[in-house]
Amino acid sequence: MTKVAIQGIEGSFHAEAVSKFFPEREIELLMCDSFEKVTNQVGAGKADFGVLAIENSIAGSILPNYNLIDTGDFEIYDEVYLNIQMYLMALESESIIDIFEVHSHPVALLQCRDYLKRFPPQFKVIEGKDTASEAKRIRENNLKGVAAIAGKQVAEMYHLKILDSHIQDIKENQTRFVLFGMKGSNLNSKTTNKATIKFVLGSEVGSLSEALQVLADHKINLTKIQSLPIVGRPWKYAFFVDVIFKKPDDFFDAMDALQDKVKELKLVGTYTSNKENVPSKLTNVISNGE
Ligand SMILES: O=C(O)C(=O)C[C@]1(C(=O)O)C=C[C@@H](O)C=C1
Repeated sequence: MTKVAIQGIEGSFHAEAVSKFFPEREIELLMCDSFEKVTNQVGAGKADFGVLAIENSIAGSILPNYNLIDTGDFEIYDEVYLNIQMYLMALESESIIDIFEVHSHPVALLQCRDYLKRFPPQFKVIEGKDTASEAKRIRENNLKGVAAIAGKQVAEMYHLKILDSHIQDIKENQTRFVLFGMKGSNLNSKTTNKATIKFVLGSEVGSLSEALQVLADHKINLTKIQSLPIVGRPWKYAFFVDVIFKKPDDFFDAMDALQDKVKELKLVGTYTSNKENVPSKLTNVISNGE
């Protein structure tokens, strides 16, 4: 059975992302209590794949996860975007005026900052594990006066009552997740039209604009550029760039040309852009490859 490491338990958004990546496949979830443990499981060969949230449209980039993928020297195989709607939930006996404490994943709490400001100052907001674990704990320990912020599926799964709905700051809320594994999997499907690359520049004037010009010259469209501090080299940065393209050849030509313009260049992964949020087609590729 395919083993996939995630941060969180059943019902968490990471678990939902796994079912989008593998809609028809039986999966063993390796449930970890930190993002770092997810990459450790994959690095040690205990999991075939890992799934990490990389960016949320309200809370922004989850920078430590960029770092984990980079330092583990993993390859990104695929992406999915989940529509994230947050709910406040508690034991059946509770109503919203009974709540004095709310728990959730830190990134989930960030998405509900405006909502949480409405509660009185003595109201406690506590960063916990993933959304689903926090909710499960309320049920298992019969915690009165305590609520969790999580997805609707969590309330159903752990029999909690929804006290408030769609509580994230902005209704339109999405998280982008990536599926990653060891390098050299050869899992690329024919529909490849997106890539993540990393480069480090020299300190010459215009080095970033020259690198970007190479991409433009090869008809490569940037969808995201993220700079990340290089640990151990204060005030030096690496750039993580997501690009989309029509023809994979254009992209690989651009990579060749870029090699001469930058100090370090790494291909983190090529995959299929999945903004439409459809179940991944990668499952077929894996099945055929086995
Ligand atoms: O706690 C969860 O359910 C998660 O999957 C974590 C996580 C995250 O890390 O961003 C996933 C998606 C949402 O954006 C909020 C939290």
